[in-house]
Amino acid sequence: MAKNDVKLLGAWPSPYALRARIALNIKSVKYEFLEETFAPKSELLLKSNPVYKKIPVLIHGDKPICESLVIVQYIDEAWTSGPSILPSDPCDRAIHRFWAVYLDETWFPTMRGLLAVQGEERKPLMDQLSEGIVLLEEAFGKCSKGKAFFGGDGIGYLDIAFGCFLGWLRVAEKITGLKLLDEAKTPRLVKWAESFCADAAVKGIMPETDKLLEFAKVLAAKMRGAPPKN
Ligand SMILES: N[C@@H](CCC(=O)N[C@@H](CS)C(=O)NCC(=O)O)C(=O)O
Repeated sequence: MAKNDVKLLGAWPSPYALRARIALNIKSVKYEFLEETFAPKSELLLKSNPVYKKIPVLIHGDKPICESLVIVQYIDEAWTSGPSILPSDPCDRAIHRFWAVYLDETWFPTMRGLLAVQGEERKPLMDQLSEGIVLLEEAFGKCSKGKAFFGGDGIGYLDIAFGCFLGWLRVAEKITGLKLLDEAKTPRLVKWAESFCADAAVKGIMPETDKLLEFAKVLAAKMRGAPPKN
């Protein structure tokens, strides 16, 4: 298999697969997207990610790379001719990585938790998510230094790590009728989200909110062991 043969094993609703797709687009790398259906998990997935058996997996030539944030860093290092994704300054890099870990270990798991509960039980989770967004608004002020993105003039590592969740954030807002990004509390992130979704590397691959909402309803019903409900 040729070294420039690039495949991405992913799934359309996956925010993690979206990270890899955005990074590949930033670097203008052509790749084949292989949709994993998980029913059952494909041989290719089991062989490529035997530890976690999860998507995304980037297959570069015959080498599988697993874990979305590792994949984004790999793409940045393997295709140096395109714009840099990680900041050049070690301290800025550390800050981007810090927030990416916060998003994956704290913020998004809370959002996933929304699907497992109903009604009033969702409010405290939305409050926690909202507090996290306010922290990210402050972080944006420090990282962006007045520019459009966490990464400055262009989409960087933290933009990808956070921006991949925007579809799911909209779904959470629709499900609960509560706002997470709003002009009053998070004006800079409202603008950032618009710029992010309009960027050439993102436009066209961000899942539609309504389609994601239907998917979320089925997933939520499965998590609660009940038939899907509006
Ligand atoms: N930490 C992983 C998370 C990947 C992940 O959770 N992938 C989900 C789809 S969004 C998956 O493959 N789930 C299948 C499973 O859990 O068996 C990453 O960043 O790549």
